[in-house]
Amino acid sequence: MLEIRDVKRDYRVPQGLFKSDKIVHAVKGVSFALEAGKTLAIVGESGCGKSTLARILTFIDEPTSGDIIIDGAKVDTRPGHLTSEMRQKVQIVFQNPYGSLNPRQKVGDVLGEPLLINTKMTAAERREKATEMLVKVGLGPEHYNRYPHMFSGGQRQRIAIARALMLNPKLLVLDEPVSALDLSVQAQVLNLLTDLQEEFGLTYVFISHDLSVVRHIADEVMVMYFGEAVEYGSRDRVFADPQHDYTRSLFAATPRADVETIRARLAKRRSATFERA
Ligand SMILES: Nc1ncnc2c1ncn2[C@@H]1O[C@H](COP(=O)(O)OP(=O)(O)OP(=O)(O)O)[C@@H](O)[C@H]1O
Repeated sequence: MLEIRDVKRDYRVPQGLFKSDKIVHAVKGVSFALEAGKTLAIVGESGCGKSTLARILTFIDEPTSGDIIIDGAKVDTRPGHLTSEMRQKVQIVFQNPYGSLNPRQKVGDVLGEPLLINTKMTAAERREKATEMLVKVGLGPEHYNRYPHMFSGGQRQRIAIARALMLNPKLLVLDEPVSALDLSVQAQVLNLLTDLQEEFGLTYVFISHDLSVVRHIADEVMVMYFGEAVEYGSRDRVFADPQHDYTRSLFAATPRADVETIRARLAKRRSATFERA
């Protein structure tokens, strides 16, 4: 579904009047291929180039060089050349649901806006689709007329996810989507993402610095270090047999925060509820 080949991104940083600009090599030739319906987790510490890659994959930023291939077609990322069809196929969810939702817009308008801009749907059709999507992300029709500040962090992230899904994308880039949430809320949002992936056949690129989250959500893992992919392989292989010293040190330095246990507990509680019902 998605392939990137030797993607690089350099930034020119001015150093002052009499000094030449500094070039920051934020991403230094990264390649991967991802099948539809699968999740690639990109891991690495702050400044390794994860967010730059997320911006490139969602066409917010252009690569300095390299190719992005979606559904077999090479994407023309030059300004003005990107088709709206291609833009709709890829959506992003950011870490901070407070910052990514307009506080003056009611939830119904937040969800309806992508449809208003990109489709010919009537107001009634937009409302119906937005209400449907609220239910899919575990909220309800009664939330349609509320403002973002009236929700908890986890609920706000659900709204951001709902908005990202309004145009039926194929690929979601999730940039630290649960990092700002409490552990138990993290687990709920991760469960939601897993359910939505199954229901809509979504492909995920999941950016995270948290290995306990990655262990649960990923099919494949890429570890980035100073702009390079130093490790790339199936989750089981990377966790069982890390090849690069940096990956080994990353694993050694990570406390075993237990999203894992909380997720299992929630899944158990959920199946008990179903059984009772
Ligand atoms: N617009 C920009 N101009 C100049 N340098 C930039 C720009 N954006 C990113 N960088 C630099 O590129 C490198 C990678 O940054 P990036 O934000 O992709 O890292 P990251 O791994 O996502 O970190 P974090 O998790 O802290 O967001 C950093 O050295 C950063 O300072």
